[in-house]
Amino acid sequence: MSSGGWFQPFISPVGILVLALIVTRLCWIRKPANVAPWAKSRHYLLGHLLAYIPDPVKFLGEQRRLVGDVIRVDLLIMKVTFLIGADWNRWVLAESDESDVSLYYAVSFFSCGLLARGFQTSGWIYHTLKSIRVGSNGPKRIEEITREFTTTARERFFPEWADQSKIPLFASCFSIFFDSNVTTFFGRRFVDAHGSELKCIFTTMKPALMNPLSRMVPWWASPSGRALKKGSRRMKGIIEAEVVERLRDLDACREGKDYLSSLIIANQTEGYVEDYTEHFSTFIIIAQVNIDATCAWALLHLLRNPEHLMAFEDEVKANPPVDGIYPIENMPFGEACLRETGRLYNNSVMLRYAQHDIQTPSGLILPKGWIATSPVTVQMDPDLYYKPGKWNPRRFLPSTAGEDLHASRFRNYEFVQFGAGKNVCSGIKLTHSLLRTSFWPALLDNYQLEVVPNSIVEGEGTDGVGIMPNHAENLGTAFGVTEPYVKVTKREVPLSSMVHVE
Ligand code: HEM
Repeated sequence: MSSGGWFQPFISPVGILVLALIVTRLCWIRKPANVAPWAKSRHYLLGHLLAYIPDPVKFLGEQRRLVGDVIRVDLLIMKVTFLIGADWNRWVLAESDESDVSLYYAVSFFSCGLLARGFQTSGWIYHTLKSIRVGSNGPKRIEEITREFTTTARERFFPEWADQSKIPLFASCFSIFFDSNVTTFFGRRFVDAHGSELKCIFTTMKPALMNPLSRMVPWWASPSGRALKKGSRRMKGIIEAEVVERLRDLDACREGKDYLSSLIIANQTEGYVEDYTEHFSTFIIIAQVNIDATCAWALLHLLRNPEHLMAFEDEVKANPPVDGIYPIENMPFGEACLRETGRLYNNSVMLRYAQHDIQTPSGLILPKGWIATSPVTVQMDPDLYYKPGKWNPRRFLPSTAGEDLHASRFRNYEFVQFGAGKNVCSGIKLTHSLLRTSFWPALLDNYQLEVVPNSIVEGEGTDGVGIMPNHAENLGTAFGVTEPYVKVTKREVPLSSMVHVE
């Protein structure tokens, strides 16, 4: 007969860990009355992780009904206070102060301090955000970037895609926008020399950034932490070498059109080498993590929905391109497709860090730590959007009475595809230009696309599009859990060259 007491099972490393978990959980449960409430869960030890990870939007929508608009969610190593609703979007994105509810601290902490340090250097963040707006977002620069993108897409990417029996949709959109972003930042010569390596680095860093292990233990103690460290070091090495070389040849920078050249000419100082390097290694990631998946989801929904595809094609037929660029001021349907895709996919979570306990205007206490809004959960609210689970771009077309749903939704923080307030996206105009004046119409005008049937699962995903979004690896906008494949066939006659019969 065993002589051990009731505590015997706890005298082992695993037992001690379980005991520690139970004790910490008991401490969380005892909360003062006005602290934000926890989400409901049946998994005592695993918190809300199992329900949250596969579909955060569904989980948060359900918890909102059960608990209310403010919900604390226990993701084991991250306890996050979610603030759900249009008014909370406004408070977090526009009204709260960076010193209380910080985006830059959140980004830096989330990336284990390996990225976004440039955003924390005093004064540099405001300097760089202004640079981004001037250097890659002014109207003239956007036009130049779009022209270069259009040429590369038409002469290289599209024909390559048509040469293959089928292409992976998300990976292909990733490749073309990565090429475009890196060309925008550093020019074509740099992309030809380093583009492939940077692409591989980025592809290994993305899941490593999302892996919770990277933050649970020091970077050297987990494979994902080591992958992050190795990737960011190599990425910064490549960028730093380029910065140093450019600083040695200011005349070439004056001739150059890319963003690095313009930044160097505007500042002309060697003291910024480290700042430039930090800035670009962060910017490459920020510029990439939404546009490629947005592009792919919209295409997939169009291809799966003949009625909307026909409306898109009709708009292209009626608006032939001028020098390869489509006149988007006459193309509201394309705009509505961008918005509707954003409503369903962009920003399931926007993260911040509360630097101390915060008392909200209603007296509720938000404990120090992670805070998040979930714009997609708000954008799936049936009180705001009719049949919210349907991908229906028409909801964003101006009504016959001229009412613009998007404008009023944006004003009221009910639709924040590109964020809002002080950290609103710096790439809005560029995104509209690349996707709407160039990529989507140029591809569908000149090529016929078909989804390869066995690469999707009938009925799965949002509005039965055939693929679930992969929220577990969702940095920015999620890719699919698997790749949908598409067959690309060149049209004999572009849509926009067909005689338009009224
Ligand atoms: C579909 C495409 C895109 C979407 C949906 C999108 C969305 C967003 C959102 C929601 C934010 C705010 C994040 C937050 O407040 O937590 C943001 C910030 C930002 N975006 Fe985008 N973005 C897109 C494309 C781009 C592109 C192409 C660029 C590059 C030019 C870019 C550059 C930035 C920058 C620099 C910020 C940080 C602004 C700041 O901190 O003040 N974005 N984006």
